[in-house]
Amino acid sequence: MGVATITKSHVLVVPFPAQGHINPVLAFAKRLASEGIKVTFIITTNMSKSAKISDCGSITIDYISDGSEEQVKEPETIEAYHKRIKAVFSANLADFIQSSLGSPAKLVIYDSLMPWVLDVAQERGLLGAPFFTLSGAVNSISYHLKQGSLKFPYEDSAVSLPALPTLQINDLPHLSHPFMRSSLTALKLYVGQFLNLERADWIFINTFDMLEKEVVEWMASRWPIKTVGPTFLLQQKDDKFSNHTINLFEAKHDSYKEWLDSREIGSVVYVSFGSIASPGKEEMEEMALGLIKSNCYFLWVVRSSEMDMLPENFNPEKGLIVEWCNQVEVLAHRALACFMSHCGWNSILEAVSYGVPLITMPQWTDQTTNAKFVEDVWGVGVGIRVGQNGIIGREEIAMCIEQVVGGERSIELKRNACNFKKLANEAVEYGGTSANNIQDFVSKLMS
Ligand SMILES: O=c1ccn([C@@H]2O[C@H](COP(=O)(O)OP(=O)(O)O[C@H]3O[C@H](CO)[C@@H](O)[C@H](O)[C@H]3O)[C@@H](O)[C@H]2O)c(=O)[nH]1
Repeated sequence: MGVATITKSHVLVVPFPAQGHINPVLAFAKRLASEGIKVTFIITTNMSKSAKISDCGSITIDYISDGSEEQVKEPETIEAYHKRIKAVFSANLADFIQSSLGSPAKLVIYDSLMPWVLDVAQERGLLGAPFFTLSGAVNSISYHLKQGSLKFPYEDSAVSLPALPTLQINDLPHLSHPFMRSSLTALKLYVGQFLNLERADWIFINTFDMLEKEVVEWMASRWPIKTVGPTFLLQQKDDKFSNHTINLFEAKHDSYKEWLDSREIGSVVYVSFGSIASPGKEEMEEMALGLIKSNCYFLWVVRSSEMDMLPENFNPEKGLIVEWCNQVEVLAHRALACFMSHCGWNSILEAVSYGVPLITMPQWTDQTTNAKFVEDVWGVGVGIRVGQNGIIGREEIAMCIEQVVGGERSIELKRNACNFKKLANEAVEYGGTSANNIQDFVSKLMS
């Protein structure tokens, strides 16, 4: 029987409604709940219709409309979407706070992409703390963009910023992508995170000190930041693989688990591009052919919206295609050899935390910078180079797989990845940097 804890403080947690943003803050919220804090996790009513919600422990899930229900059918630009949620969601959040007088919240933890939540909270006498889902390095670059110490469009071929390695233009966040329509939309989102940061009571970052030591120290000398990652590891002791329990996508079946179980140790290439990015049709075809050419077993997540981009009648002998899976569980599997990834920050943290080397194939925004760190700073992966036609070719894909799986660099990459696995686990264990930061925050909040 567990020891009863006394609820002393009520915290509202407001994630940005996307899988890569919900996962890390949900894991953090679960940890706070296990420390005796009452946590209300707020998602949009629209999301509640499609999300599969399971086992959120002692967290209360509540719903607020972001106006999507009234939204006309035409697809909305990202910019228009952000404008709408700012207007509608913030008004509804204000009402929600007002109506929770029976159990008033003390603090709102919100995704840093929605800085206006801080205003809603503080105008009602609550404390506010942004949660950054991106790496310390990318956050720091965003700050320099805001300050003007880094100009956009990027002007120089290489930039030197405090506490960061020299970055070539291609290593900086890639802000133009068809999904965003205009690079200014991404720029505004990145810069916006810093516009009211000096008023935040705490600042949480999903990273750990030993992964990003210098930039974390640089940031900590300016703001009250607390590194609390990798948050998905925080729950692993009692709750092994049920971290992601608000799922906007569904693993249709579990047969990939048996498929993995029947593979040899270190023999499978796992391929996933997260929840948003989609390589184009030509790239998907090259990937399919490159994977076959590598002659390795592979498990490839192809979301239903991307299925028609696979070559016709693609039915590889050594490959398994799934629409979604429990990625954390896959990365932890002994059969894994490496992870071919778009380099979303959660995927990077999850891979290094399991000592899985990476093959990087960044698509946009922070992913280009994450790939640079994976390849050149942490030495835990190799990058697939784009061919002269602007497309990643099958030969290059097969060659990268060969390098990481049994090739010359494979031992060094695995050794480095295993070193970060140890450091990531130490960070969240009792006495580790992230665990201490959480303890310190909890005791201040409760006092
Ligand atoms: O089959 C799958 C595929 C993914 N995941 C999970 O989905 C999340 C994906 O997150 P991430 O790797 O960060 O990718 P995105 O979904 O693309 O994340 C968005 O949000 C991230 C955090 O802000 C950014 O770093 C990315 O660039 C941005 O695209 C991870 O927790 C995965 O474990 C699954 O559970 N099953």
